[in-house]
Amino acid sequence: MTSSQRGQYGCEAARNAKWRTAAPPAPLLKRTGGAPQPWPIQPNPAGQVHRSHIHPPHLPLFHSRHAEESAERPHLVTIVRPCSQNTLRKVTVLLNRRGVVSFEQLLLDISEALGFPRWHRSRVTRLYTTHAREVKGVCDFFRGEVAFLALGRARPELSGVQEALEELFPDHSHYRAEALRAWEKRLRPVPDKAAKADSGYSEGTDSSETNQETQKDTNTHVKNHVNTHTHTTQPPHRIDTHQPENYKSDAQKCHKKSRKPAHLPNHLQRLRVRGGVRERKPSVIGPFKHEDSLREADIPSPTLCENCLARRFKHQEAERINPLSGKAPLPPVSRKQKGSSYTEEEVRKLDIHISPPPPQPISREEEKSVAQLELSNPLPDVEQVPKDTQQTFDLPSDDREVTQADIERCYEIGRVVGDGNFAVVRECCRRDNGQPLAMKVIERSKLIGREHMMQNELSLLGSLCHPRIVRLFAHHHTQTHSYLVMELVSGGDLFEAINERGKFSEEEAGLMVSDVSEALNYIHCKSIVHRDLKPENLLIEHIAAGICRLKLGDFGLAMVVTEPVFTICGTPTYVAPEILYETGYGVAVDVWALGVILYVLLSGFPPFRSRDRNQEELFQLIKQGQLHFLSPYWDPISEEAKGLVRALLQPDPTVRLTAEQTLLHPWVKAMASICRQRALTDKAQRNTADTGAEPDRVHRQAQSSAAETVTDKDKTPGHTSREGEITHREPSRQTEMNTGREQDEDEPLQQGSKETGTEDTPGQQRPECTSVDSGREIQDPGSPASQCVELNQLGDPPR
Ligand SMILES: Nc1ncnc2c1ncn2[C@@H]1O[C@H](COP(=O)(O)OP(=O)(O)OP(=O)(O)O)[C@@H](O)[C@H]1O
Repeated sequence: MTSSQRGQYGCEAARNAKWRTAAPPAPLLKRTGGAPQPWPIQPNPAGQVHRSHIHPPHLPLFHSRHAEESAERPHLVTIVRPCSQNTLRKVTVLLNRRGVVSFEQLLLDISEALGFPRWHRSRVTRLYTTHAREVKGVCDFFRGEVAFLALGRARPELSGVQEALEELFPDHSHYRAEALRAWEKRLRPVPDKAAKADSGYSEGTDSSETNQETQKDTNTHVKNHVNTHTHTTQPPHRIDTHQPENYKSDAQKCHKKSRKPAHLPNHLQRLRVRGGVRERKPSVIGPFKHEDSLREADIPSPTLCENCLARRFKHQEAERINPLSGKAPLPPVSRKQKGSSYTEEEVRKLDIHISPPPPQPISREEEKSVAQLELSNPLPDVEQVPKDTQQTFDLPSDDREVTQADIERCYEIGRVVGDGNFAVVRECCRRDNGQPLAMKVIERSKLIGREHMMQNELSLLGSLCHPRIVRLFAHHHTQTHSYLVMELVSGGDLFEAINERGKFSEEEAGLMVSDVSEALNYIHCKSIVHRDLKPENLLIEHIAAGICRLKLGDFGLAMVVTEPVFTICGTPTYVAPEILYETGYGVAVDVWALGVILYVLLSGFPPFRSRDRNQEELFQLIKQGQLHFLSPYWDPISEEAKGLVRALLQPDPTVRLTAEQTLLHPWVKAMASICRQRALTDKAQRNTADTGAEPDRVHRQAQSSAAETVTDKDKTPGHTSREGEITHREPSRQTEMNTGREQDEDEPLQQGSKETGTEDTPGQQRPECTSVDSGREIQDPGSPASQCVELNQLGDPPR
């Protein structure tokens, strides 16, 4: 599963809620301005206007009943999103209860208002009151609170929460301390319930605590309603001195007892204001500093580009907790050490079975396709599923429950390698043989009513066995969690890679297209449509220097298609026009998505993009299917590559290339060959280094064997491309490769004729790049150079 609008595992309507065309826009949730706003201006009792801070939620501007009953009456709510590196985003929104369609929609709207679009990994998925009580629904949200903390899937840092509270209540230290204590409780790991850590950060406060807190909040609300007008102008600890004792908060009672100022935990002290300067962790990455400095100046921060965000996440320390035992962090996943306490025999005794996989029957069609694939794309040393993953668990035919202890006895669970809406994926290894694996941990409570979707994924993915598709080896279920044991693909996902790199060379993109086509061809032969092909679902294996291969994962939306499907689902940027037209679709929708991915890989931004991230506008653009190769970004890209993009993004699915045709497309083959040559050269060089053989000879051998392979490949019969022009054109790169000439990575690619769309600006220069790591960010031609630009529907691409 993936980032944007990860909405699998739902009933037919809900599961397809990755995005929902049916959902009306949310006109009544308005951002008060284009960017996160400063605090609302409110008059103080003396009639002066000053920049007020948020009143603690137990001093509601609107009583809960009032808020619920006065649906028409909009009111302001401030929401703060603690981000990594102790930065914040905040927004004040005008809300009308009646305008909120659903809680899910509300979360998405808030997320977008905060600058995290709905498809974004860091989008808002949970809302909390300032006292760490999770907001569970629309009514809950409209109980009169005026400030909330918005969180994503990642577990928040307490320091981040503290920062948020400081932003909200700078003058109310006691109130802050009280709120912080509630957060401490919530975020505190509970060892015996450690499995919950997999799915988030709600384990610290048990339900009784939450209930008590809710009760306490409610009491406070009821009470404070009486004195609202008084309370709004005074700090909470002073107000409460006028309240009956039984309404006093814990912190205030504490304060009265000890007569000492509220105490912050030691590890938070460093974030407190000292000598007027707030201590901050230094920003690891240069370009992010602008956000901090803007914040210091109290200027609403601009939306960070996705590249920035992704890098920021990347630089966060890898989490190393054992979700099942809550024990000390595990070492990196490694093969079993001598003397390991669990043997295969011991593991066998458990309810979890270990045995070689049953032989997979291969149909004729598959045989043919596999033969073709082998002919067309035999990269050395990179095709094979590693030997030690070939021995797999039996997939149980029933859903027998195991215990967490069983899971722990069988697997050593390591760091998080990815997460989605419903799952956290961790490295793990089998204790009996040390085999490294990935374990997708799904909180079952999140699947209530959507269980059949997981079953669907299990049965489909479990039946597939292809080197370009992530293998599912086993699945286990405890009372609370499901564990999918999969092949570990260690290079991250393509989404992250695009964030890092911006865009890719034609060779790299060609190899990736080849890989995805292989996977698609394989599943399409089985009449399986993936329906959620996008960079987040393509996992990367690094094969040789500069060469990475992809594996397709996340079959949450996949289905067997025997007749036209009408269900609207997918992810907006990658959705095919026939899905939107609701005329019935089939496997060709995956090929369209591949076309979008290829476009993104080559240019760094998606082919169809709405200026204001307006979904309706995006869908209109997709339906119109007008493809533009925006200059100057596309100028260096070869005509062959553009031709393939056109053939994949063919609005008519009957004319669109198939996965098989894509695989056999000359440009794809040529690019894959170049990568093959590189891999061989790389291997030869490594061999040379190992054996001390004559470098030139080894290199020549590698090149000639690559050239032979290409010549053979080009004779591959059965290429029935629908785009004749492409089929018969000899890619110039291939000629280069056959002459044995090394293509320098940085060398400009073959100059194709310039095809500009209406929005092209003649003579436009590539904007200055912001260089960080590999540092190739394209600046928005229309925006000031200082502003970050988000790419590939990861933000604001070039218009
Ligand atoms: N086998 C694997 N090896 C390594 N990393 C993986 C593996 N499977 C998934 N991941 C990482 O975990 C992330 C989340 O996985 P996945 O998309 O399956 O979760 P999900 O909860 O199903 O997502 P969604 O929100 O789409 O429902 C992926 O984007 C990827 O980065």
